[in-house]
Amino acid sequence: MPDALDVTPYDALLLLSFGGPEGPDDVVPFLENVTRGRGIPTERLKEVGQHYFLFGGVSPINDQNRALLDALRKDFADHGLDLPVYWGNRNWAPYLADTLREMVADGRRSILVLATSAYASYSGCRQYRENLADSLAALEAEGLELPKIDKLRHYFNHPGFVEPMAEGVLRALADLPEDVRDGAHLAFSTHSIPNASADTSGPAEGHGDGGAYVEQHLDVARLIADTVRERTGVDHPWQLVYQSRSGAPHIPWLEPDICDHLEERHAAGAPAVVMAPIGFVSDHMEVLYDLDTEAVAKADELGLPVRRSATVGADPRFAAAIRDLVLERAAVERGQQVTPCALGTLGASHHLCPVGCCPARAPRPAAAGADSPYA
Ligand SMILES: CC1=C(CCC(=O)O)c2cc3nc(cc4[nH]c(cc5[nH]c(cc1n2)c(C)c5CCC(=O)O)c(CCC(=O)O)c4C)C(CCC(=O)O)=C3C
Ligand SMILES: [Fe+2]
Repeated sequence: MPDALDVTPYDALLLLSFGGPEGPDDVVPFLENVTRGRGIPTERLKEVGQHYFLFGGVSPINDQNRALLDALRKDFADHGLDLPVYWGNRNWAPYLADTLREMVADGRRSILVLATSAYASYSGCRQYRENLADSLAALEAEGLELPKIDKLRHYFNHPGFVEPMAEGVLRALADLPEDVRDGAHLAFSTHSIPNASADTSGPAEGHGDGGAYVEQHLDVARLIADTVRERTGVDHPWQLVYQSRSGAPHIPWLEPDICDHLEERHAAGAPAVVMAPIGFVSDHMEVLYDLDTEAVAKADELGLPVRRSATVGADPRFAAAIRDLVLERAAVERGQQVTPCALGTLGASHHLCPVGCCPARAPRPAAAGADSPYA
């Protein structure tokens, strides 16, 4: 009989995140790390630096990852799952390469990666895989024996991700004044990305018209809107909108921007809006500044009541979902039949990114995919 807690062939889980500054002196070096070779206008960088300085130069993302680590360790321990959990970031300490070095020193040979990004896109998936390849190259240059690295499938449609967000939207609605509640519009918000990278997101056969990125977000938005209708009996109008655009103005990015959307909804007579940041795993700077500061200021100026719903953060249901995904993937790697858990219309996403998935403009080695130069 298969052991329900068998994580073979894996011997560790690596929480891989974006990273963020932890004080004023970290802000500029952090932004330099993020934007190295990415051609982001200096004006935008100065502006984004100000967002961080407004919060004392501290991004909440690192503490949110510490809380997620605790939640994962607690969930694993409570369920008898014996799998150590490590943490590394792409753009700030603890740096990914340092964590991998530590994992190798601890004798970890087969590592499963959980990225704090739930959807397909270059920025949300392949760039994480490129950073894994960069770190493996650094370890290889040091003569270290390289561990095998796999990445968990996209979890946007796992009930442990969707259900806490749906509940968050219900709470945000309940928090609105009663006279505007039933008429409230739902604005599901995610990070804007260039149209060109949206169109090529996901496996090559699905490229075009926003690709997997938009399709996956629409599926989650629909699921949450359906749950809200089932639980309240009210059919709230909804739309997928975007935030945190950077890049040069002449390059098209996904629209509408949340602030333009608030203006447009207000003009169209919407009595209130709930902003649901379904594109993000925790309340990091994109949420605290772009929604809670900037979009709320816009809404106040319009006299439009708004509420922002919660991200999953360290919700125990999200930690349980990760346990489910780890056990699922381990079984798949052992060649066992599994029924992957997924809501919505798209089904569970691939375990291994195929060649051509979320391509970069300038091709670079990426680990943990079919085109990985590493085993
Ligand atoms: C899809 C996506 C996610 C969601 C998936 C995921 O979570 O990975 C995400 C998350 C995040 N983005 C973050 C921060 C930044 N992103 C930037 C720039 C960019 N993001 C992009 C996309 C995404 N970004 C893109 C297309 C760019 C343009 C340049 C480039 O292609 O690189 C810049 C540079 C300045 C600017 O342009 O804003 C910063 C500082 C933080 C940390 C927040 C904190 O500190 O709390 C987090 C979680
Ligand atoms: Fe970003």
